[in-house]
Parts: sequence; structure tokens; C-alpha cells
Amino acid sequence: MNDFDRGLDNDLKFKVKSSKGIKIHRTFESMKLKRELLKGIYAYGFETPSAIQSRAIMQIITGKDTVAQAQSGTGKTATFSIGMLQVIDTKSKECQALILSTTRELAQQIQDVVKNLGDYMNIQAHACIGGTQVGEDAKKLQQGRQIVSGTPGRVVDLIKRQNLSTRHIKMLILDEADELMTRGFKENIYEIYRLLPSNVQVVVVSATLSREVLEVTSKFMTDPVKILVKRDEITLEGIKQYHIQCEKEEWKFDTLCDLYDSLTITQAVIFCNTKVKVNWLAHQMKTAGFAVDLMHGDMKQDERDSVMNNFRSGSSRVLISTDVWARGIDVQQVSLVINYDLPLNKENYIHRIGRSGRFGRKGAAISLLTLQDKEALREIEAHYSTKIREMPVNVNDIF
Ligand SMILES: Nc1ncnc2c1ncn2[C@@H]1O[C@H](COP(=O)(O)OP(=O)(O)OP(=O)(O)O)[C@@H](O)[C@H]1O
Repeated sequence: MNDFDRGLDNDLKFKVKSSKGIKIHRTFESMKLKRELLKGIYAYGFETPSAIQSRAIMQIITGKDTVAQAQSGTGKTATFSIGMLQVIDTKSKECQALILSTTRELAQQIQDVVKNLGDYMNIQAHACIGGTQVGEDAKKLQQGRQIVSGTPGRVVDLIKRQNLSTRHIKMLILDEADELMTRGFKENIYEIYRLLPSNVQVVVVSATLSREVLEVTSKFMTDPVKILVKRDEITLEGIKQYHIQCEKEEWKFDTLCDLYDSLTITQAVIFCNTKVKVNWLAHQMKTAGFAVDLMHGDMKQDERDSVMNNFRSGSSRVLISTDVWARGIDVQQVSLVINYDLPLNKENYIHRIGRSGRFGRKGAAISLLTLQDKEALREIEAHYSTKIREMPVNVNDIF
């Protein structure tokens, strides 16, 4: 077990305890899924279920309220998507499942995964996200969408306008649940829950869940089955973590420029803590002749979409962003994460570095530090019982 795994083990041990006697299904066939769904899973390129999938999919299918926690990039999205697709009645056009997530890009990505997995099932799914025309959502919903993936604000809005009928919703999925339970989202989640049928099945998902979050979500759940995958065989190698002591804020920029060539070997995401800093850094990098893209929550949705499309297609390779990119976003080619700033909360450290090393791929994370960051780094190391080593002299040795 490497440090990263050990850290997570240690972190999770105090937080969620798995329910006993959960049956493990080592193949998708053994889950007795609908033929069309199984076909969609294979066509999407999945052969065998990951650890969380082999445990949680069947629990979701049997209708139990479920808490599913596993490391970043280990297939939690497909876990709830497959569980959900299995129980959707495709003969009905009513909305039957609602997935809530924290950012527009994530809601969109989830909808894409659902559509891909449900490709042979005649499934209609829709992403309801802020920053787009509400009228467009209303039109789509009126035509009938069995699955809605959305951000909380837009979903509340659509329910209140009576564009989204909740009458037939039988499953509510809270992805990145701990973030959904923070201020800003929490009120909307409570409101949505109140507007759903009382017997709705609730599925709570995240890589990081604290006891406090589970206490809150337990208000929505009845005797939930808890599945915690501390360590997945596909992430045994984990993500290598390093720091570079830059000492002064002003010296970080040159350090980043020195690293640029290694960023572009595959794809990299650079995190800053504020939108202003993202704008500033992107401007500095471009002025210095480096190709970079940027994304944050103050940009128009069509700009955000175009940045995402370019990055997903690989036509841009280095993206500078805020924590709007910290959770859930899945771009398999990302192998390097740079924390230009250390994140302000420990959970986001784990989520940020998890943008690399997806589903067992190689990944590395490098945090640039000032002298003032020393203590915060030590706290992250202590909290996750991990060691964030000094960056090796030869950048080729980081993976
Ligand atoms: N059984 C599988 N076989 C092959 N690839 C898979 C399988 N399950 C998931 N994947 C792929 O692994 C990647 C990560 O999956 P996913 O985004 O669901 O992770 P996650 O656990 O939700 O991560 P995060 O915590 O970052 O949200 C995706 O590209 C997905 O297509």
C-alpha cells in the first residue's frame, strides 16, 4: 500500500463504516442487468466492475438507501448510473430519477455517462444547469425525460415553475454529497427533498464523507446500507504527491514556467484559489508565450463549454482553474495536477489531485509552496497520514 492509499484508509476509517455482509458481484453479468443495459456497458468499454461497482450497484437496484464512498476515479458515476438505469421504467416518459451535483460541467458529464450507458435502452436524459435558458429546459422536460441530472439551483427553479414534475421520481442521487451539504447548496437540497415523494430512494456518493455529513444526510435516509471502499485494486499505484518549496509567492511563477514542458506531455490542470488569481496567472502565462486555457465560475456558460470541449478533445493541454474543477470532472488524459495555491480545505486537496490518475492511470500532483504554507501542508499530511515529498530534481521521475 502506498502513502496515498494509506492516507485515505486512515481518513476513511474514522468516518464511514461499511455495512456487513455486502455481496460482491465480480462480473456485470452476475448482476442480472437488462440486456440492453449490459450491451451499453460493454459498448462503453467496461469489462469488469470496479470494487465500488461490484458492491454498490446491486444495493441500489434492490431499492435500499445507499451511501457509497470510494476514491476519486474509481467509477462511482457508473455505479449510480447503472443502478439507476436498471430500475427506470423505459415505457414511461415521466421523470423517475434525479441526480444532483455541484457544478454545471459535472451535471453535464453525468448526463453524458448516463446517455452512453443507456444507449440501447431508449433512455431520455437531460442536464438542467444554470447559465442556460430555462425555457429550453422546460421544452425538453415537457417532451419527457426519465432522468434529470442537474445543479441544485436550477432544479429547484424548474420544480417550482412546475416544469419538472416530481410525482414519479423514485430515486434521488446526491453526487459529491459532502459539498452539496455545504452552505449555498444545502437549502436547495432540503427544499428539493421536501418536494419529492416521501418514499424516494436516496443514494449518497462521494470520495470524501465525514460523520457530520452522514448525520445530515441520514435525515433523508432510512436505514441506509453503507459501502466504503477503502482501497481499490485499480488505484494501488495511486497518485504520486510532491511539493516544491518556492518560499515566496513571487517565485512560484518561474517555477511553473520551468515545469511547463512536463505539463504538456499529456494534460494538466493547475489550481488557484480565486478567480482573480486564475485570470492573473493565465494572463501571465500567455504573455510569457505559454499556451494555457482557463476556467472559473464567472465566465459565461458558452465560454465554459468551449473550454471544456477543447480540453476534453485534447486540443488544449493545460487548464488553469478554480475549485470549480476540483470535483468529479473526468478527463482520462490528465496525468498531472499542480496546486499553484494549496487548497483552503483538506477535502479539496484529495479531490483536486484525483483529477489525475483516473481509473488506475498514472498520476502526479505537485503543490507549490510559500514559507507560510508549510504548516498547512503538514496538516494535510497528518490528516491523510501521507507524505508529500519534495519534488525530485528530474521531472521525468515523478510518475
Ligand atoms: N468498470 C470500469 N471499467 C473501465 N473503466 C471504468 C469502469 N468504471 C469507470 N470507468 C472509467 O473510470 C473513469 C473514472 O470514473 P468516474 O468518473 O465514475 O469516477 P468517480 O469515482 O466518480 O471519481 P470522482 O470521485 O473524481 O468523481 C471514467 O473515465 C470511467 O469511464
